[in-house]
Amino acid sequence: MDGLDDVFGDIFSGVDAVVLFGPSGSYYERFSSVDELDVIVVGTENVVSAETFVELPLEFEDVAERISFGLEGALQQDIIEDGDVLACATSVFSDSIDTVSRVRADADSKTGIYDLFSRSRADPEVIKAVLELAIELGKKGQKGKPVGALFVVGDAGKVMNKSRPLSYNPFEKSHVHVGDPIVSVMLKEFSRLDGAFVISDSGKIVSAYRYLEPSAEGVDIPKGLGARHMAGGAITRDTNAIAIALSESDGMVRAFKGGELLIEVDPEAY
Ligand SMILES: Nc1ncnc2c1ncn2[C@@H]1O[C@H](COP(=O)(O)OP(=O)(O)OP(=O)(O)O)[C@@H](O)[C@H]1O
Ligand SMILES: [Mn+2]
Repeated sequence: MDGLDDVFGDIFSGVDAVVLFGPSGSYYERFSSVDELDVIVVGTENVVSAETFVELPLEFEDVAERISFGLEGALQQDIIEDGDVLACATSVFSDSIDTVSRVRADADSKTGIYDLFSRSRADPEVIKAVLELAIELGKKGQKGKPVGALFVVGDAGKVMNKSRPLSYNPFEKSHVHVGDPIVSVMLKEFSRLDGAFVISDSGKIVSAYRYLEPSAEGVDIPKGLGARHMAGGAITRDTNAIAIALSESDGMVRAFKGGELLIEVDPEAY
């Protein structure tokens, strides 16, 4: 099998570190005894008590997403550097590690998604569900026409204090959660109407039709975006919420946090 080592050896020759995604304890042990090898563990929990650990807020099904996200987190925590070459080992077909990818860390390909998920008040699952709803809404529109929408996620009490109702709140007495199957239908229906949706840290839809009145001071969002995006951006500076906006005019989904635009995705690309 010498021949195979020669060929596949290229995958891990000269790597700066090995990144193990969700390894078992014994698997991790085998790596930590290799001389002068930097080992980074990535996972939702540090079950192997790794010295160097990057937390994933979600179990990403898509392997490329899982790896990109893990490396973005490692870059963020200064565990790796731009240009580092990593051997990323993860499971694809089984519960144990069965695949190795050679990946170069690229600080420019930073999506901002790590900040959005990992350091927010709201549950990462809730943020993911709302992001997916906005993308789905952007793809399909309402009866073929483009629709706009604004979702404010987390810190709902404070968000309610900094906003007022534009109309009766259809969620007033309900206990609807963003994960419920009925939600995507309801939100599509209500997104034709004005204002923002307010969602709690745990994903309860607190209100629709909220007119946000945050102070826009110190908000730095790109010129050319209108009132919906300004209000969405500004509320995330005034509170610990994040905001996800679907633009009716250019069809893009944008996420804001701390008064800044973090990510911009084209629903058509998904
Ligand atoms: N302060 C606000 N709070 C909640 N919703 C708002 C606020 N301001 C505007 N909106 C909503 O955004 C809609 C679109 O407004 P506007 O065109 O100014 O925003 P925009 O940022 O250009 O968004 P789009 O890209 O979708 O056009 C309004 O009809 C209203 O429903
Ligand atoms: Mn507009």
